[in-house]
Amino acid sequence: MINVGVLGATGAVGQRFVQLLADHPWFHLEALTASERSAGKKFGNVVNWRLDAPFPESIGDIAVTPTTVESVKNCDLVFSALPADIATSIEADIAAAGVAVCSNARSHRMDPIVPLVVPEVNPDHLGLIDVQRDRGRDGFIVTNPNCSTIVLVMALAPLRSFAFRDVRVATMQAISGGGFSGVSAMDIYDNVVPYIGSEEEKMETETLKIMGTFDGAEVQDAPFSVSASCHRVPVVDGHTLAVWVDVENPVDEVKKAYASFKSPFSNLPLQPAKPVEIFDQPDRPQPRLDRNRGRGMTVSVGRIREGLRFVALGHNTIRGAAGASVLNAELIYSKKYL
Ligand SMILES: NC(=O)C1=CN([C@@H]2O[C@H](COP(=O)(O)OP(=O)(O)OC[C@H]3O[C@@H](n4cnc5c(N)ncnc54)[C@H](OP(=O)(O)O)[C@@H]3O)[C@@H](O)[C@H]2O)C=CC1
Ligand SMILES: N[C@@H](CC(=O)OP(=O)(O)O)C(=O)O
Repeated sequence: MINVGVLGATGAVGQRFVQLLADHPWFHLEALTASERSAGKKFGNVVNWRLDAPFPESIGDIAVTPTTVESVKNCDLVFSALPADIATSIEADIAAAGVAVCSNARSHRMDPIVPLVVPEVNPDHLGLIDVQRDRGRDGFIVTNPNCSTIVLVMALAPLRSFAFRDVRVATMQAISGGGFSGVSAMDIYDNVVPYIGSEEEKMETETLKIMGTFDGAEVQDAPFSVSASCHRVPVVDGHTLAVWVDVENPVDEVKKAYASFKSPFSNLPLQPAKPVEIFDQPDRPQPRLDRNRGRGMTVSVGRIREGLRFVALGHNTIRGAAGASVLNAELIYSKKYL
């Protein structure tokens, strides 16, 4: 078993990590960290468990520690669910101390030597781990994308052979994306908020890095543009995207491309049977009905129309955050980087 820790274990994403790791076949939960407010208490006493899954009782007695290099010294790998302003330096310090870091935070995603990985889309970008090692890092940092970006990338990857140049996307994002204390009820009830700070910029840049080409030394951005408009809607979990792509091929051809899209792996514990699931019903996908497909790891695509226009949906704290990071760690382990 690989000893793992979760940084920011009490938060919205941290709890998802704990849920996914409690019974993991390869990873043993060794350390749970949070802020000084929570440190020193048993996880079961300090966490306000808010997931739609039972609390894993076997984890309840683990003592929460402060988020320091010392706290994770017995870990081979840590998962980071820290706020970005905290993550920047502590993730680098932990990697420098020889521990692998799989991070959800945006801090290092666009660093040219840090892989921004989605296993089904750009597993080869993990080669940047060797670049980090060549630069003297004992451990390494691997990141997963923003929660809306990953839904877009999973929906675009099957269309790669159509050589599109222009992607436009409008998002309808769940309130859990803002963290437990991120969006107030007064702001979101009976409302839509047409602004999520930096979200559009992240979708427009991260997508190009993930779908770019890696030559063994660096990643060249993909040769298309993304234009995004992001909106917060009163949904608890699940980000929905309306997408327009300049693909002129008939809808049947596009559906065939989706139907034949497979993961390049078959041995990763958290990978879904279908990375992308297609709907023909005119009113699907919907967040309440479809976000938990493939244990929250499947991206659903529907309303595929000429043009090309479609709707994509993914679970933002599972496929969009903790699940994405755990799947990256499984890939890293299976590729013997640990
Ligand atoms: N929610 C989502 O859908 C997504 C979130 N992310 C990213 O994941 C990260 C976590 O987000 P989320 O879980 O929503 O945030 P939350 O606010 O829900 O949780 C934050 C966590 O970090 C801890 N923390 C806060 N301040 C400090 C500090 N000064 N030192 C150490 N630990 C601290 C908190 O501990 P305590 O309980 O003690 O305060 C808590 O465990 C962010 O970077 C976010 O941008 C990425 C993709 C999707
Ligand atoms: N901004 C996203 C969640 C998030 O934290 O994204 P990022 O990890 O890119 O900062 C949302 O609100 O839905």
